[in-house]
Amino acid sequence: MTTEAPVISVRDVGMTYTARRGAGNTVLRGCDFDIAPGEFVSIVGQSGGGKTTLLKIISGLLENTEGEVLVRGRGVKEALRDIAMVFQGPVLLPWRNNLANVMLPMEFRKRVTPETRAYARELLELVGLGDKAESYSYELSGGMQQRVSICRALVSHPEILLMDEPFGALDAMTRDSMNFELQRIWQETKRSVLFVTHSIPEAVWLADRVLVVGDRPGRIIADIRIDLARPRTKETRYTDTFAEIVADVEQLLGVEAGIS
Ligand SMILES: Nc1ncnc2c1ncn2[C@@H]1O[C@H](COP(=O)(O)OP(=O)(O)OP(=O)(O)O)[C@@H](O)[C@H]1O
Repeated sequence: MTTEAPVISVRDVGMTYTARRGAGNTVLRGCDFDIAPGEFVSIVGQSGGGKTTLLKIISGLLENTEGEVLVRGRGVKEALRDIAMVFQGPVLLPWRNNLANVMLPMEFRKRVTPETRAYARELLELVGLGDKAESYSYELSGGMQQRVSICRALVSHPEILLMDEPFGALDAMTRDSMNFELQRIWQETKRSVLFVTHSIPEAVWLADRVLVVGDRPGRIIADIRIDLARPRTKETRYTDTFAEIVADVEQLLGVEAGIS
Protein backbone atom coordinates (compact mmCIF):
# COMPACT_ATOMS: atom_id res chain seq x y z
CA MET A 1 0.00 0.00 0.00
CA THR A 2 1.38 3.37 -1.02
CA THR A 3 2.06 6.10 1.54
CA GLU A 4 2.42 8.83 -1.09
CA ALA A 5 0.07 11.81 -0.86
CA PRO A 6 -3.04 11.18 -2.96
CA VAL A 7 -3.44 12.75 -6.40
CA ILE A 8 -7.21 12.90 -6.01
CA SER A 9 -9.12 13.18 -2.75
CA VAL A 10 -12.87 12.83 -2.94
CA ARG A 11 -14.27 13.99 0.38
CA ASP A 12 -17.87 13.25 1.31
CA VAL A 13 -19.05 14.23 -2.15
CA GLY A 14 -22.75 14.43 -2.89
CA MET A 15 -24.71 15.61 -5.90
CA THR A 16 -28.29 16.73 -6.16
CA TYR A 17 -29.52 17.74 -9.60
CA THR A 18 -31.96 20.60 -9.35
CA ALA A 19 -35.33 19.84 -10.86
CA ARG A 20 -37.29 22.54 -12.68
CA ARG A 21 -40.33 21.43 -10.73
CA GLY A 22 -40.59 19.36 -7.56
CA ALA A 23 -37.79 17.99 -5.40
CA GLY A 24 -34.16 17.78 -6.57
CA ASN A 25 -32.70 14.43 -7.61
CA THR A 26 -29.94 13.29 -5.24
CA VAL A 27 -27.76 10.88 -7.24
CA LEU A 28 -24.60 10.75 -5.10
CA ARG A 29 -24.13 10.89 -1.35
CA GLY A 30 -21.12 10.58 0.96
CA CYS A 31 -18.59 9.44 -1.65
CA ASP A 32 -15.20 9.37 0.00
CA PHE A 33 -11.98 7.93 -1.45
CA ASP A 34 -8.41 8.75 -2.49
CA ILE A 35 -6.49 7.89 -5.65
CA ALA A 36 -2.72 7.44 -5.31
CA PRO A 37 -0.18 8.59 -7.92
CA GLY A 38 -0.02 6.12 -10.82
CA GLU A 39 -2.90 4.06 -9.49
CA PHE A 40 -5.46 2.46 -11.83
CA VAL A 41 -8.91 2.52 -10.26
CA SER A 42 -12.05 1.12 -11.90
CA ILE A 43 -15.57 2.18 -10.97
CA VAL A 44 -18.49 -0.17 -11.50
CA GLY A 45 -22.13 0.17 -10.59
CA GLN A 46 -25.64 -0.14 -11.86
CA SER A 47 -26.90 1.95 -14.73
CA GLY A 48 -27.97 5.37 -13.52
CA GLY A 49 -26.04 4.93 -10.26
CA GLY A 50 -24.08 8.16 -10.68
CA LYS A 51 -20.72 6.99 -12.08
CA THR A 52 -20.64 9.51 -14.93
CA THR A 53 -21.79 12.22 -12.55
CA LEU A 54 -18.87 11.39 -10.24
CA LEU A 55 -16.38 11.49 -13.13
CA LYS A 56 -17.79 14.80 -14.37
CA ILE A 57 -17.39 16.27 -10.88
CA ILE A 58 -13.75 15.13 -10.69
CA SER A 59 -13.08 16.52 -14.19
CA GLY A 60 -14.54 19.91 -13.27
CA LEU A 61 -17.37 19.62 -15.84
CA LEU A 62 -19.94 19.58 -13.06
CA GLU A 63 -20.03 21.19 -9.63
CA ASN A 64 -20.84 18.92 -6.66
CA THR A 65 -23.49 20.11 -4.22
CA GLU A 66 -21.83 18.51 -1.16
CA GLY A 67 -18.28 17.77 -0.06
CA GLU A 68 -15.12 18.56 -1.97
CA VAL A 69 -12.72 17.15 -4.53
CA LEU A 70 -9.04 18.00 -4.23
CA VAL A 71 -6.39 17.38 -6.86
CA ARG A 72 -2.98 17.44 -5.20
CA GLY A 73 -4.58 19.47 -2.43
CA ARG A 74 -6.05 22.10 -4.78
CA GLY A 75 -9.63 22.59 -5.93
CA VAL A 76 -10.50 20.93 -9.24
CA LYS A 77 -10.88 24.28 -11.04
CA GLU A 78 -7.23 25.11 -10.31
CA ALA A 79 -6.08 21.71 -11.52
CA LEU A 80 -7.88 21.40 -14.87
CA ARG A 81 -4.59 21.19 -16.75
CA ASP A 82 -3.68 18.04 -14.84
CA ILE A 83 -6.84 16.22 -15.91
CA ALA A 84 -7.90 14.69 -19.23
CA MET A 85 -11.08 12.82 -20.03
CA VAL A 86 -11.87 10.08 -22.55
CA PHE A 87 -15.56 9.60 -23.37
CA GLN A 88 -17.48 6.59 -24.67
CA GLY A 89 -17.35 7.87 -28.23
CA PRO A 90 -14.07 9.16 -29.69
CA VAL A 91 -15.53 12.61 -30.70
CA LEU A 92 -12.88 13.38 -33.32
CA LEU A 93 -13.20 16.35 -35.65
CA PRO A 94 -13.75 14.88 -39.15
CA TRP A 95 -12.10 17.78 -41.01
CA ARG A 96 -8.82 17.34 -39.14
CA ASN A 97 -6.41 14.50 -39.71
CA ASN A 98 -5.52 12.23 -36.78
CA LEU A 99 -2.37 14.10 -35.85
CA ALA A 100 -4.27 17.41 -35.85
CA ASN A 101 -6.96 15.84 -33.65
CA VAL A 102 -4.33 14.66 -31.16
CA MET A 103 -2.77 18.15 -31.19
CA LEU A 104 -6.04 19.94 -30.35
CA PRO A 105 -5.34 20.33 -26.60
CA MET A 106 -1.90 21.78 -27.43
CA GLU A 107 -3.53 24.33 -29.74
CA PHE A 108 -5.86 25.37 -26.92
CA ARG A 109 -2.80 25.78 -24.72
CA LYS A 110 -0.92 27.62 -27.52
CA ARG A 111 1.83 25.04 -27.35
CA VAL A 112 2.12 23.86 -30.95
CA THR A 113 5.87 23.34 -31.24
CA PRO A 114 8.07 20.79 -33.05
CA GLU A 115 8.51 19.05 -29.67
CA THR A 116 4.79 18.73 -28.91
CA ARG A 117 4.08 17.56 -32.48
CA ALA A 118 6.84 14.97 -32.13
CA TYR A 119 5.29 13.77 -28.88
CA ALA A 120 1.85 13.52 -30.57
CA ARG A 121 3.42 11.32 -33.26
CA GLU A 122 5.15 9.28 -30.57
CA LEU A 123 1.81 8.62 -28.90
CA LEU A 124 0.26 7.53 -32.21
CA GLU A 125 3.22 5.14 -32.60
CA LEU A 126 2.63 3.89 -29.07
CA VAL A 127 -0.94 2.87 -29.94
CA GLY A 128 0.08 1.32 -33.28
CA LEU A 129 -1.17 4.16 -35.47
CA GLY A 130 2.15 5.72 -36.45
CA ASP A 131 1.30 5.32 -40.14
CA LYS A 132 -2.15 6.89 -39.74
CA ALA A 133 -1.09 10.35 -38.55
CA GLU A 134 -2.13 11.97 -41.83
CA SER A 135 -5.31 9.89 -42.24
CA TYR A 136 -8.78 11.04 -41.24
CA SER A 137 -11.08 9.52 -38.62
CA TYR A 138 -13.53 8.19 -41.26
CA GLU A 139 -10.68 6.04 -42.60
CA LEU A 140 -10.26 4.33 -39.21
CA SER A 141 -12.18 1.60 -37.38
CA GLY A 142 -14.00 2.42 -34.12
CA GLY A 143 -11.17 0.93 -32.06
CA MET A 144 -8.55 2.95 -33.96
CA GLN A 145 -10.57 6.16 -33.45
CA GLN A 146 -10.77 5.47 -29.74
CA ARG A 147 -6.99 5.01 -29.67
CA VAL A 148 -6.61 8.43 -31.33
CA SER A 149 -8.82 9.95 -28.64
CA ILE A 150 -6.66 8.33 -25.94
CA CYS A 151 -3.58 9.93 -27.58
CA ARG A 152 -5.40 13.28 -27.54
CA ALA A 153 -6.06 12.85 -23.82
CA LEU A 154 -2.39 12.01 -23.13
CA VAL A 155 -0.72 14.65 -25.32
CA SER A 156 -0.76 17.34 -22.64
CA HIS A 157 0.93 15.00 -20.10
CA PRO A 158 -2.06 15.06 -17.72
CA GLU A 159 -1.39 13.48 -14.37
CA ILE A 160 -4.92 12.12 -14.25
CA LEU A 161 -6.82 10.26 -16.95
CA LEU A 162 -10.58 9.94 -16.48
CA MET A 163 -12.22 7.36 -18.75
CA ASP A 164 -16.00 7.01 -19.01
CA GLU A 165 -16.85 3.65 -20.58
CA PRO A 166 -14.26 4.27 -23.29
CA PHE A 167 -14.68 0.83 -24.87
CA GLY A 168 -18.43 0.46 -24.38
CA ALA A 169 -19.23 0.89 -28.07
CA LEU A 170 -16.63 -1.59 -29.34
CA ASP A 171 -17.13 -5.23 -30.30
CA ALA A 172 -15.85 -7.85 -27.85
CA MET A 173 -12.61 -8.65 -29.69
CA THR A 174 -11.61 -5.03 -30.24
CA ARG A 175 -12.50 -4.26 -26.65
CA ASP A 176 -10.26 -7.08 -25.51
CA SER A 177 -7.27 -5.79 -27.46
CA MET A 178 -7.98 -2.23 -26.24
CA ASN A 179 -7.72 -3.52 -22.66
CA PHE A 180 -4.23 -4.84 -23.40
CA GLU A 181 -3.37 -1.59 -25.17
CA LEU A 182 -4.56 0.50 -22.23
CA GLN A 183 -2.62 -1.61 -19.73
CA ARG A 184 0.53 -1.13 -21.83
CA ILE A 185 0.00 2.65 -22.20
CA TRP A 186 -0.67 2.96 -18.48
CA GLN A 187 2.45 0.97 -17.60
CA GLU A 188 4.55 3.19 -19.90
CA THR A 189 3.05 6.54 -18.91
CA LYS A 190 2.16 5.84 -15.24
CA ARG A 191 -0.82 8.17 -15.02
CA SER A 192 -3.47 7.88 -12.37
CA VAL A 193 -6.49 6.42 -14.14
CA LEU A 194 -10.13 6.45 -13.07
CA PHE A 195 -12.00 4.06 -15.37
CA VAL A 196 -15.78 3.68 -15.45
CA THR A 197 -17.13 0.49 -17.02
CA HIS A 198 -20.22 -1.71 -17.06
CA SER A 199 -18.08 -4.80 -17.41
CA ILE A 200 -17.03 -6.26 -14.06
CA PRO A 201 -14.35 -8.57 -15.61
CA GLU A 202 -12.89 -5.58 -17.49
CA ALA A 203 -12.88 -3.50 -14.30
CA VAL A 204 -11.11 -6.22 -12.31
CA TRP A 205 -8.61 -7.16 -15.04
CA LEU A 206 -7.42 -3.57 -15.50
CA ALA A 207 -7.39 -2.16 -12.00
CA ASP A 208 -5.34 -1.92 -8.84
CA ARG A 209 -8.62 -1.17 -7.05
CA VAL A 210 -12.29 -1.48 -7.92
CA LEU A 211 -14.78 0.95 -6.41
CA VAL A 212 -18.31 -0.37 -6.37
CA VAL A 213 -21.04 2.27 -6.53
CA GLY A 214 -24.34 1.14 -5.02
CA ASP A 215 -27.58 2.94 -5.62
CA ARG A 216 -29.50 5.04 -4.71
CA PRO A 217 -28.32 7.67 -4.09
CA GLY A 218 -24.97 6.41 -5.38
CA ARG A 219 -22.28 5.81 -2.80
CA ILE A 220 -19.15 3.68 -2.58
CA ILE A 221 -20.29 0.36 -1.11
CA ALA A 222 -16.95 -1.44 -1.57
CA ASP A 223 -13.34 -0.56 -2.30
CA ILE A 224 -11.59 -3.75 -3.39
CA ARG A 225 -7.82 -4.06 -3.82
CA ILE A 226 -6.89 -6.29 -6.78
CA ASP A 227 -3.65 -8.07 -5.98
CA LEU A 228 -3.27 -9.90 -9.29
CA ALA A 229 0.24 -9.93 -10.76
CA ARG A 230 1.18 -7.37 -13.44
CA PRO A 231 1.18 -7.32 -16.35
CA ARG A 232 -2.20 -8.97 -16.53
CA THR A 233 -2.49 -11.57 -19.28
CA LYS A 234 -5.19 -13.67 -20.92
CA GLU A 235 -4.39 -16.36 -18.34
CA THR A 236 -5.17 -13.89 -15.53
CA ARG A 237 -8.85 -14.27 -16.47
CA TYR A 238 -8.76 -18.00 -15.86
CA THR A 239 -7.29 -17.84 -12.36
CA ASP A 240 -9.41 -18.70 -9.33
CA THR A 241 -8.57 -15.38 -7.68
CA PHE A 242 -9.88 -13.45 -10.69
CA ALA A 243 -13.11 -15.49 -10.77
CA GLU A 244 -13.60 -15.00 -7.03
CA ILE A 245 -13.20 -11.21 -7.20
CA VAL A 246 -15.59 -10.97 -10.16
CA ALA A 247 -18.13 -13.09 -8.29
CA ASP A 248 -17.79 -10.90 -5.18
CA VAL A 249 -18.44 -7.72 -7.17
CA GLU A 250 -21.37 -9.34 -8.98
CA GLN A 251 -22.85 -10.26 -5.64
CA LEU A 252 -22.39 -6.73 -4.31
CA LEU A 253 -24.27 -5.37 -7.31
CA GLY A 254 -26.92 -8.08 -7.39
CA VAL A 255 -27.12 -10.69 -10.11
CA GLU A 256 -30.40 -9.21 -11.33
CA ALA A 257 -28.49 -6.04 -12.25
CA GLY A 258 -27.74 -7.69 -15.60
CA ILE A 259 -24.25 -6.25 -15.77
CA SER A 260 -21.89 -8.35 -17.87
N1 LIG B 1 -27.89 16.91 -16.06
C1 LIG B 1 -28.70 16.14 -15.35
N2 LIG B 1 -29.80 16.66 -14.78
C2 LIG B 1 -30.62 15.89 -14.03
N3 LIG B 1 -30.40 14.59 -13.75
C3 LIG B 1 -29.32 14.03 -14.28
C4 LIG B 1 -28.40 14.77 -15.10
N4 LIG B 1 -27.39 13.93 -15.48
C5 LIG B 1 -27.66 12.74 -14.92
N5 LIG B 1 -28.81 12.79 -14.20
C6 LIG B 1 -29.39 11.69 -13.43
O1 LIG B 1 -28.42 11.25 -12.50
C7 LIG B 1 -28.51 9.83 -12.34
C8 LIG B 1 -27.12 9.26 -12.51
O2 LIG B 1 -26.70 9.44 -13.86
P1 LIG B 1 -25.22 9.04 -14.34
O3 LIG B 1 -25.18 9.26 -15.81
O4 LIG B 1 -24.25 9.72 -13.48
O5 LIG B 1 -25.22 7.48 -13.99
P2 LIG B 1 -24.27 6.33 -14.52
O6 LIG B 1 -23.99 5.47 -13.34
O7 LIG B 1 -23.10 6.90 -15.23
O8 LIG B 1 -25.22 5.60 -15.55
P3 LIG B 1 -24.86 4.67 -16.80
O9 LIG B 1 -24.10 3.50 -16.22
O10 LIG B 1 -26.20 4.26 -17.33
O11 LIG B 1 -24.06 5.47 -17.76
C9 LIG B 1 -29.54 9.35 -13.35
O12 LIG B 1 -30.75 9.12 -12.65
C10 LIG B 1 -29.71 10.48 -14.30
O13 LIG B 1 -31.02 10.55 -14.80
